[in-house]
Amino acid sequence: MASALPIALTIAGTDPSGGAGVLADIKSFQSRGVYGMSAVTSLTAQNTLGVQDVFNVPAGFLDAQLGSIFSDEAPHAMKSGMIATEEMMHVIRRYADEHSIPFVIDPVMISTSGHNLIDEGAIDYLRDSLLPLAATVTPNIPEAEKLTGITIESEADIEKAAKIFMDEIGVESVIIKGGHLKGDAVDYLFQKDDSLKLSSERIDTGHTHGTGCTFSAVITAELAKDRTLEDAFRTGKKYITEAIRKTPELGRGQGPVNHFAYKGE
Ligand SMILES: Nc1ncnc2c1ncn2[C@@H]1O[C@H](COP(=O)(O)OP(=O)(O)O)[C@@H](O)[C@H]1O
Ligand SMILES: Cc1ncc(COP(=O)(O)O)c(N)n1
Repeated sequence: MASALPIALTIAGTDPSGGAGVLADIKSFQSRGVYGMSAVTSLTAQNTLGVQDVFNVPAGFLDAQLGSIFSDEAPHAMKSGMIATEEMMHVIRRYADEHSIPFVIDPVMISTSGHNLIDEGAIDYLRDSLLPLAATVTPNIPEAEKLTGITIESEADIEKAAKIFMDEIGVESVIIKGGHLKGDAVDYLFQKDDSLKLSSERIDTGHTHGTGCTFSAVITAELAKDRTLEDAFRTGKKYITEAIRKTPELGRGQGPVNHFAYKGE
C-alpha cells in the first residue's frame, strides 16, 4: 500500500561538507516534512573552497541502489542532480520510464566553485534522452546556454531558450533560474500554455553553495505532496530566498545556505 507520508528520492552526488548534492537535498526534503531517500551517483571530496576529487559510482551499483528502492517502497516524486556519465543516465532513464512519478531534473554541470561535474560526452544524452522524461527541468543560465546553444543575457533570451527547451528538446516544462544574471534574482517557469515569473531582491552574499540543489529539492518535495508545479515553484523561490538571506556563514569559501530558515507553508 502506498505510504501516507510523502516520500521524495534524490539521485545525485554527495558533498561531504553538506552544502550541495544529496545532503542538501535530504535536508530540504526533511525541512518540508517529506521523507527522503537517496541513490548516490558520485562521491565527491569537496568543501566551500572547491571540489578536490570525484569518484563515480559504477553504473551497475547505481542500478542496485535504485532497484533496492523501487522494489520495496516507491517514492512519490524524484529529482536528479549530478549525473557524471552517460552509463548512469541509461540506468536512470529506465527507472524514470518504468515509474510514472514526477521527475525533476536539475541538469548539474559545473559547481559554483568552477569544477566540471559531468562528462562532456554525456550532455547530448542528457538533453535528448533524459530531459524529455522530466516533469520539469531547472537549469541555471550557463546550463540553459549549453543545452540550447544560445547566449542568454536578457529576458527575451530566456524566452527564446524556453521555446527551444519545449519545442525542440521536448520538455514538458522548464524553470530557468536567473541567479547568474545581474539585478534582481528572477526565475521563470514555462509550461505548455502559461508562464510565471518570480522575482526577489538579489542578496549580497558569496554563500550560494548548493542553491540550485536546494531549490530543485524543495520543488520535488512539494510535488511529492501532490502540489501543483506552480505552487512548488512559489514555495521553492520563497524557501531559497530565506535560505540565502540567513546563510550560516560556514567554511572559508563559498558557504552553504540555511535549510532551517524558511518557516512558511
Ligand atoms: N544572490 C542571490 N540572491 C537571491 N537569490 C539568489 C541569489 N543567487 C541565486 N539566487 C536564487 O537561487 C536559486 C538558484 O539559482 P542559481 O544560482 O541561478 O542556480 P545554481 O545554484 O544552479 O547555479 C534561484 O532561485 C536564484 O534566483
Ligand atoms: C555533489 C554535487 N552536486 C551538485 C553540486 C552543484 O552545486 P553548486 O552549483 O551549488 O556548487 C555540487 N557542487 N556538488
